[in-house]
Amino acid sequence: MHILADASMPQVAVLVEHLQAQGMALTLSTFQGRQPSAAQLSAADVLMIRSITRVDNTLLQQAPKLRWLGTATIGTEHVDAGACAAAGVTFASTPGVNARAVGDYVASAVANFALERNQLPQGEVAIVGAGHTGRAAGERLQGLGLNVHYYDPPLHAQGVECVHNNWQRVLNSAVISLHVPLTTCGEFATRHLFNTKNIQQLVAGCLLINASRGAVVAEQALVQAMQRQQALHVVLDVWEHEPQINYQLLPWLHYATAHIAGHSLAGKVGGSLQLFEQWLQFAFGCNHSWQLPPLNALLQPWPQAIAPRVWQQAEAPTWQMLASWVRGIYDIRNDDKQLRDEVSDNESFDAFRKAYQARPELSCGLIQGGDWLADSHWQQRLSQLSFSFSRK
Ligand SMILES: NC(=O)C1=CN([C@@H]2O[C@H](COP(=O)(O)OP(=O)(O)OC[C@H]3O[C@@H](n4cnc5c(N)ncnc54)[C@H](O)[C@@H]3O)[C@@H](O)[C@H]2O)C=CC1
Ligand SMILES: O=C(O)C(=O)[C@H](O)COP(=O)(O)O
Repeated sequence: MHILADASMPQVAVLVEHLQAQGMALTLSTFQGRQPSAAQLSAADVLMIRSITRVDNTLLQQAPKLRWLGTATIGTEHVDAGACAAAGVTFASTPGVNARAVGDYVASAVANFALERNQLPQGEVAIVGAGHTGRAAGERLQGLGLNVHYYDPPLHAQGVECVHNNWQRVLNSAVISLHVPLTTCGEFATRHLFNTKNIQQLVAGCLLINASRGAVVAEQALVQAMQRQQALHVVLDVWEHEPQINYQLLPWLHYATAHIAGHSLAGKVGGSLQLFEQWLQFAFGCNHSWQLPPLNALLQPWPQAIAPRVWQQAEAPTWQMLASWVRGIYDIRNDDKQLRDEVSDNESFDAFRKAYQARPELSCGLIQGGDWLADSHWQQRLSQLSFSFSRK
């Protein structure tokens, strides 16, 4: 059995060695860049990719032995699932795997934005898309003390509670954070969900965050908002024409990053692990006896990314303290600065992402304090921020 994997998927070699040590006849090769070569594809029984590899009929025709394809991502629009099915290739993804990281990214964006102004956003937060990443973002923002609502018409149509389908309420919100898949057809298509018409209707001073897919927001509509000097603050992690970013927009954007919202260390290593778990089930059935190391063991080579960050706090914290704890673990401003300093073309965009830091998650935060920690209000707030806590 031969696995071909994206070279930037962490711990794949360790996972293969683990299975080889148990007696599995398994070989591994890796590919650099966006697309594997025809020679590499011709030998692959299994292909493991990330979001930058486009899988279509052309690629599948070069991979006659391929039976299983896995992407270590939540988004799947880079894979033509119909073409896979027609070619007899089983396709798997890793739902939710880096949702905590996306939640941390949004929390850091809002925490920094508020600290700059010494004021939390005044008004509601709209989370657009109430799935894995949307809920992770919403919980963290509630932890900061914000009033969050979830707009999700597909879930609303299924009768799910706690979501709504009131678009005007989204437009009236002080913060809007986007967490939808990129879809181009159907009743709930998300391509250009934010276009010239509705960007014009946003409330003055609105903070719009896109950490979903670039084309959910029409970049041209943002250029127009910039040109008419609309009172709008925009945070972009994703770009309509990646790996090309919009250099015209860049100076106007509040924070701009290189599609790294989901790139916590645990999110990336978890993606590799989840793919191996799914592939083993496909290849050997649900009751197979092959063992994989737990996620914690796979994270050990990066002690600085998993070490607890401890804060001592005698009295109940202010929102400024909560916000500074968030940015003490993950500070979006560093990623913003690096994009502006280091990314000047498509190649440097990809290179920056490939060499991205081993980023900790907010769950590394440990708050130690006094009686205030017995209060269920504070326990909930800290848990929403995914911090642990203990009374001293
Ligand atoms: N920037 C990054 O690094 C990352 C980006 N993503 C992107 O975020 C997307 C969302 O991820 P998850 O939350 O995990 O997906 P999910 O599948 O758990 O949730 C998506 C939600 O969006 C809702 N939705 C679909 N169409 C909608 C519409 N027109 N309006 C409002 N809601 C709509 C769905 O009903 C669903 O509840 C992924 O598809 C991926 O493209 C995901 C991870 C990392
Ligand atoms: O999971 C997703 O969906 C994402 O967007 C990933 O976090 C992006 O990571 P890469 O696969 O492009 O490294």
